[in-house]
Amino acid sequence: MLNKIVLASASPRRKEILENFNIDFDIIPAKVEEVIHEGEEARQIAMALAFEKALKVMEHCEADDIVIAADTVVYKNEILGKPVSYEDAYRMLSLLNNDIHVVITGIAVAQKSTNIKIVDFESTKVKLKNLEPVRIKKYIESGEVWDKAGSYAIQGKGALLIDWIKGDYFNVVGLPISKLEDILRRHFGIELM
Ligand SMILES: Cc1cn([C@H]2C[C@H](O)[C@@H](COP(=O)(O)OP(=O)(O)OP(=O)(O)O)O2)c(=O)[nH]c1=O
Repeated sequence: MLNKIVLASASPRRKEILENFNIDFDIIPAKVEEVIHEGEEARQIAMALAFEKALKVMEHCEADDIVIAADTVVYKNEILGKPVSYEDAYRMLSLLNNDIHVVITGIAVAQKSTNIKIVDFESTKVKLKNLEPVRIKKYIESGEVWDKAGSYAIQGKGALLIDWIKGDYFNVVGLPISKLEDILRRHFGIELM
C-alpha cells in the first residue's frame, strides 16, 4: 500500500506547487508560533521552523504517513518574515531595493513508523531593481505583500520588482520542489516525475 503524503501547510502556494507533480496528498496546516531567536542564522531558523511544523502535524497523522513541511525566510543583513504593518513592508522593501538578497526555505520530511526525520534547506539569490519610493508604495497598496516573507511575491505583481534570480524559482515561492524530490526519492523511493 502506498503511504499517504501530508503537506503540513496552510500556504496556497505550497499546495499549488505540489499539485503540479505526480503526487496525491492531504493538507493539515501546522500551527506553530514563528519565534526568531537573537543570533540564529537564517537557514537554522528556516529549518527549525519547518521541522517544528512537520513534528506538530505528525502527531495528528497515521504512523506510516509521510509529512512534508516548509518555512521561508528572506535574508539581507537581518531575517525578514512577514510584514506586520504598512511601515514594516515599506522598510523591508527599501532594505531589499536595488540589491541582492537570499530567500531560504527550510524543508522537513518525517515519518513516525520508520523514525525518518529529514531536514534541509534551499537558498536562492534574488536581485531587486532600483525602485522609486512611489513604485514601492504602489506595490504595497496592491495588497499582496501581507502573508509573504520579505513583503513581496515573485509569483504575483512582485515579478515586476525583480531584476534577476539565481537558483530555484519555486524555492522563492515557498517550496523547493527539486530538493524535496531528492529527499523523497532517496529516503522513501517516491518520484515526482
Ligand atoms: C519571497 C516570497 C515569499 N512567499 C511566501 C511563501 C510563504 O507562504 C510565505 C512565508 O511564510 P511561511 O511562514 O514560510 O509559510 P506560511 O505561513 O505562508 O504557511 P505554512 O506555515 O502554513 O506552511 O511567503 C511567496 O509566496 N512569494 C515570494 O516571492
